[in-house]
Amino acid sequence: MLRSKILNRIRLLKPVIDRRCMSSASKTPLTLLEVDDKSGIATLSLNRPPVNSLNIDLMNSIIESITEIEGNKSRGLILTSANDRVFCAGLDLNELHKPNQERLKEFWAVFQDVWLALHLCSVPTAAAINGHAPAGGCLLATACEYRVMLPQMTIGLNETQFGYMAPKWVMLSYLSVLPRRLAERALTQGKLFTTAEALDVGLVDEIAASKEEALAKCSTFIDSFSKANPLARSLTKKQIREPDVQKLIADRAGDLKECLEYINSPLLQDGLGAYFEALKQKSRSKAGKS
Ligand SMILES: CCCCC/C=C\C/C=C\C=C\CC(=O)SCCNC(=O)CCNC(=O)[C@H](O)C(C)(C)COP(=O)(O)OP(=O)(O)OC[C@H]1O[C@@H](n2cnc3c(N)ncnc32)[C@H](O)[C@@H]1OP(=O)(O)O
Repeated sequence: MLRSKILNRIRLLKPVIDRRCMSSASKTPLTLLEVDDKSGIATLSLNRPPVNSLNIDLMNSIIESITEIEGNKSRGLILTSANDRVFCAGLDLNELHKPNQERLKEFWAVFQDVWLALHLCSVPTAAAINGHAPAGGCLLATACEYRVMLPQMTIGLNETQFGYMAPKWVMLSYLSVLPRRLAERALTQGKLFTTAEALDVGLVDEIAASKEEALAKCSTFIDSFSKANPLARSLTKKQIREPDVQKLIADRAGDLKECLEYINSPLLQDGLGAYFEALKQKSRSKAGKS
């Protein structure tokens, strides 16, 4: 009974995700998908310069790639970045700052979809975190089952640093990896963990000296399921993740409404504007343009 319920729910989910995927074709490859013909493991690289910030097109491209990977019977999915400094800079602040309301609704719905697609992905998933992973970038990493990170990077849900509060389902993704008291402290502080700190608290599982080593460690994790029946493994993962997922699926409209109110509030728009300007200023001074 529960198995068919879960499968039906996944089928219900899929049409929403598939329909979204068809709606936007990006001109440049925002994601690069390679399947190793020996191991059968798919590597999905985020490829949206300069920092893989998540806009509608990139998130749709990620969803499309996950749907393809699940359909082509890949043995596993490794999520990484084509950029050697940044894994993913989180949501594209251009989508949140002074947003077009219709676009913001679509943006938020796709943000919900990309988390659901990755969090419920039927094949084993691992993140080779070869760059900084703040906010939404951290969410993509925690949606995966295993995380390997390179040194001297940062990862964390830093929303409170720019006046936002992470949505409930984003917090749940953190709580699925960190003990509650630590997650609460890190969320309220908007803490960005260094690689060493992230390993220490269990936010990441291993450290690798290079992207190649990180990919190899992720492949070893995926190989650890070689003796498990793929369907039984997938259903077990989905059953364990079901309660968190249900909290979003049961009230996607409510989450969207709350987010729109929150993002559009003057206080938050001012905070975000100042934060974004500081980022741009930092970038200009780095490039000697100030
Ligand atoms: C009850 C309430 C429930 C509802 C909740 C409502 C709302 C929740 C809202 C939000 C949830 C948010 C999640 C997010 O993901 S918001 C995004 C948060 N991201 C960050 O804070 C990261 C910011 N970026 C950085 O820290 C650095 O850029 C980074 C470490 C990633 C890389 O540093 P580096 O030095 O390599 O590069 P920079 O020079 O800083 O940047 C280069 C270039 O890229 C631009 N940029 C950086 N990050 C973003 C971004 N997230 N979006 C858009 N653009 C970004 C930066 O401005 C530079 O551009 P330019 O000036 O060169 O044009």
